[in-house]
Amino acid sequence: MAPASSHVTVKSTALDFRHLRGAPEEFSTFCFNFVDRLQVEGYVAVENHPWTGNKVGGLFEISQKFFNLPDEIKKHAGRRKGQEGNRGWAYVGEENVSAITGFAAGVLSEQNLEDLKETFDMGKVDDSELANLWPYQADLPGFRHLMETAFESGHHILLQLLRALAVGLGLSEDAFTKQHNCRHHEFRLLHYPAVPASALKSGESARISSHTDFGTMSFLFQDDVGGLEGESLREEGNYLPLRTERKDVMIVILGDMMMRQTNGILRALPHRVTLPSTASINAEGEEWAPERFAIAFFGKPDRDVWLEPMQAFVDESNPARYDGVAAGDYDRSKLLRLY
Ligand SMILES: O=C(O)CCC(=O)C(=O)O
Ligand SMILES: [Fe+2]
Repeated sequence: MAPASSHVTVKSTALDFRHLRGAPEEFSTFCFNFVDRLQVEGYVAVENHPWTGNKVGGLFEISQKFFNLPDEIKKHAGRRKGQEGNRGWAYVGEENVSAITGFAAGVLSEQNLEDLKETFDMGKVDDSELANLWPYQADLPGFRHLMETAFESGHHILLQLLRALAVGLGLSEDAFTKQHNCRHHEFRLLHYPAVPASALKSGESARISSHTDFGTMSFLFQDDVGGLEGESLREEGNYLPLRTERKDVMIVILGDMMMRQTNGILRALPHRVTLPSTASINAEGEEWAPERFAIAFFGKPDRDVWLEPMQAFVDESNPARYDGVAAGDYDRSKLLRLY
């Protein structure tokens, strides 16, 4: 299906979030470029969004403080055994993403790699199905407040980008936003400790193995260490670096639930974190990857939303490629493989 406003020129730099509130021409140019980049490159960089500058800076700062706490203290927020969702702190090696490599395509990988990362996940504040887990307030004052505030504003950023996506695809403005009322998203801090390069080359461990995100739309922030790569949509198996000039430039990618609803017109981007080019040789002559921090917001529809290819993307020559499934069931079935 042809995106709306196909006369607009595509720019190659980051898109300017302020255009979503700009004149109608700016708004439609943003929507067109947003869809075009996602279709052609599989990702799009966005700047001048509400987290620009201090907000992202503050999140990286508190993330560093959290992960620097001793494991004994982080354990207060440790994920619980049998927990059906991502909440709290997961230690290095607890969540292993190679278990879901190929999940969306229905071809699971045989590989069983240990992830050399630790994470902290939270969801909506009053989720009766899945409670958030926090360290003691005295151990990291302000952490919970900052995370909860960012989660709420992340929800609103997501809604604006989902609206732009719908408009860019020629759908009604609320086609996706109306599926995202309950805030069933996840907000994640990631820390990849410094490791010898040999660990990432051994075939036994990875920073994070190739995967697609589960939900509709994710946004990512990273420090300047590097190593994040996305699979080229033109050449299977060819991974290209996803770089940002500054920590507060947001990389937007799509997840499985958007791919299913658009009948594959928009693809969920396979991505991974590998040995960065910033790896260096230490005094003992060993190559080391420096520690890396990243932040991710995973937008997910309400758990009871029925996901199936939308009418606009299905016709005789493009039959539905995906069965219908409830968002919550899809999410759970993929998530349970991770731990
Ligand atoms: O560390 C990153 O930049 C990406 C993390 C990621 O892809 C994930 O947690 O799903
Ligand atoms: Fe991811």
